[in-house]
Amino acid sequence: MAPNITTTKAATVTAKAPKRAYVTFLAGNGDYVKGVVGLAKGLRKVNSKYPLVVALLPDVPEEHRKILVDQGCIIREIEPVYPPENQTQFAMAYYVINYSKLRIWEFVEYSKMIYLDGDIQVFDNIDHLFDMEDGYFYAVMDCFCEKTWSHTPQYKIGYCQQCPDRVQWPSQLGPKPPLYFNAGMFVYEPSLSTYEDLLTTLKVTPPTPFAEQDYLNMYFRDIYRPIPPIYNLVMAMLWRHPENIELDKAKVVHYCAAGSKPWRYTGKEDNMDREDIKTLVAKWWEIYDDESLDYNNVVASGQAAEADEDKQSGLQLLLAALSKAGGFVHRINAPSAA
Ligand SMILES: O=c1ccn([C@@H]2O[C@H](COP(=O)(O)OP(=O)(O)O)[C@@H](O)[C@H]2O)c(=O)[nH]1
Ligand SMILES: OC[C@H]1O[C@H](O[C@@H]2[C@@H](O)[C@H](O)[C@@H](O)[C@H](O)[C@@H]2O)[C@H](O)[C@@H](O)[C@H]1O
Ligand SMILES: [Mn+2]
Repeated sequence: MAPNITTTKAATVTAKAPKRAYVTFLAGNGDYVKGVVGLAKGLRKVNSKYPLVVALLPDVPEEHRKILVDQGCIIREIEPVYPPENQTQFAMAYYVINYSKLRIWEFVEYSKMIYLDGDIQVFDNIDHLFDMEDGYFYAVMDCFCEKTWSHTPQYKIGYCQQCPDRVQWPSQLGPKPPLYFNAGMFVYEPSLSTYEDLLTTLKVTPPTPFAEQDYLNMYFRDIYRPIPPIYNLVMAMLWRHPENIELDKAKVVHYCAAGSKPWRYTGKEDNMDREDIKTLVAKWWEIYDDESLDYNNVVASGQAAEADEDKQSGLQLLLAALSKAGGFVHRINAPSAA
């Protein structure tokens, strides 16, 4: 008895392409919105394929939200996340709101996201970072040499992971600190289980001076993979570890040093009168002020180009049809020979 073989049409399952996006965080009604506008325009200038999602707290005013939507951003309101009550001194008092960044793990409509602080600018396309191996947390190593680290043992003995041989880590202080990343830029995979666990674990984790940055370093320690400093040039590296960076190769610049936020730059704080800082601030303003990078102008010029293309192709079609009708075009153009 021949086996009853039924052939079924192979179901053509079109796997949905995994969605990817850049994401940033915005809180308050202050001037960080300028940072996010600059970031949106910078990503557009380098032709990023992916949109920019803005996770914003309820205190971001309607007017700022409209500015961001008009710049092509996808805005997502999030609830604040606060660490457990504690008397800790944050390196900067406002860091307490930065725990709210943890909400971006809930954006599971995206398979992979690149988080960028609002005080970051992207000067070269970094879309290729989305293709790095899944299952890891990618970020650039931070530097411990600024005063903001004066509360730590590594600062006190002059140890920095950027130059581990300059001052050896003394064994009496126990094991060397694990590699530590700057949380102003990272590549991660949203996941509800990770999101729930992040929030649950936070409830029993005493806050520390670098707030969510410390927390993320502790939480992702086993899957953290360092990526080169060209993907997050932490400003202090310019004067603390110039040997570790090549400024002209920096694809991402992080205006995190005190006084370096371009939209409030005065040049008065320590190191802010450096020529390289002035150049980086000017580069940021060049993008921010470039109206051709405004979303509405880009769309309009794209539509104009499309319309132009349509007009051209419409004309070509008409001419082709007419010429097929037997030189009619010729007769139109040339007075009758007869
Ligand atoms: O008033 C604020 C403070 C911070 N942020 C957001 O939180 C991020 C982290 O803060 P910041 O960059 O000032 O920290 P730094 O990198 O300078 O330590 C910022 O980039 C913004 O995206 C904000 O939107 N409003
Ligand atoms: O809430 C803590 C913040 O900690 C980090 O900023 C610091 C850190 O980089 C220090 O190493 C520098 O010395 C300092 O200037 C800088 O502000 C992140 O950039 C920011 O996104 C956020 O996580
Ligand atoms: Mn920052």
